[in-house]
Amino acid sequence: MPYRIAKTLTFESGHILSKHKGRCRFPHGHSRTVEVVLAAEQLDANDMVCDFKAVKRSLESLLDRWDHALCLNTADPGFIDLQRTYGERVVAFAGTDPTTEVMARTIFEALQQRLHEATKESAAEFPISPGVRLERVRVTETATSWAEYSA
Ligand SMILES: Nc1nc2c(c(=O)[nH]1)N=C([C@H](O)[C@H](O)COP(=O)(O)OP(=O)(O)OP(=O)(O)O)CN2
Repeated sequence: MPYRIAKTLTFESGHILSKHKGRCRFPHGHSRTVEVVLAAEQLDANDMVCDFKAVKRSLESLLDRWDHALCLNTADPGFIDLQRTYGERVVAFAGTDPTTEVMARTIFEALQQRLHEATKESAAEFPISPGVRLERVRVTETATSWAEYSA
């Protein structure tokens, strides 16, 4: 596909990697950047793959759910207590550590679903054509590390 666009959003979140042998098994946080890339064979009626605003709006509710939240494996020994204490600010990852790879895949799957729904909204302020494809999602962990999930 010859046309590609990228949109970047940021959020702050904590996580615990329960399987990690080093310090990452303790609670810690990251200022994360999420970059998503969409592609299209041809441009829409506005001469765009789709409006950057459409991408941002499609991602906002998921990232708002993760912002200033603690991402946890449901198998973590502290999961039940932390969820009881912090409620919705604990984000459950069912039986898997919330590594950057898992977060990238989770965002990819949620955004792909959301884009699919958006293509059916004919009166949308920022429409998304059915031919638009989500190519990849990159999530940063630190200034020196990131993970990517692609179609
Ligand atoms: N493949 C992955 N490896 C690691 C992950 C991950 O999600 N996927 N996560 C961590 C930790 O959460 C850690 O906070 C980040 O690790 P790292 O990049 O090694 O962080 P440092 O600040 O220690 O990096 P240096 O460049 O060594 O200073 C671990 N691994």
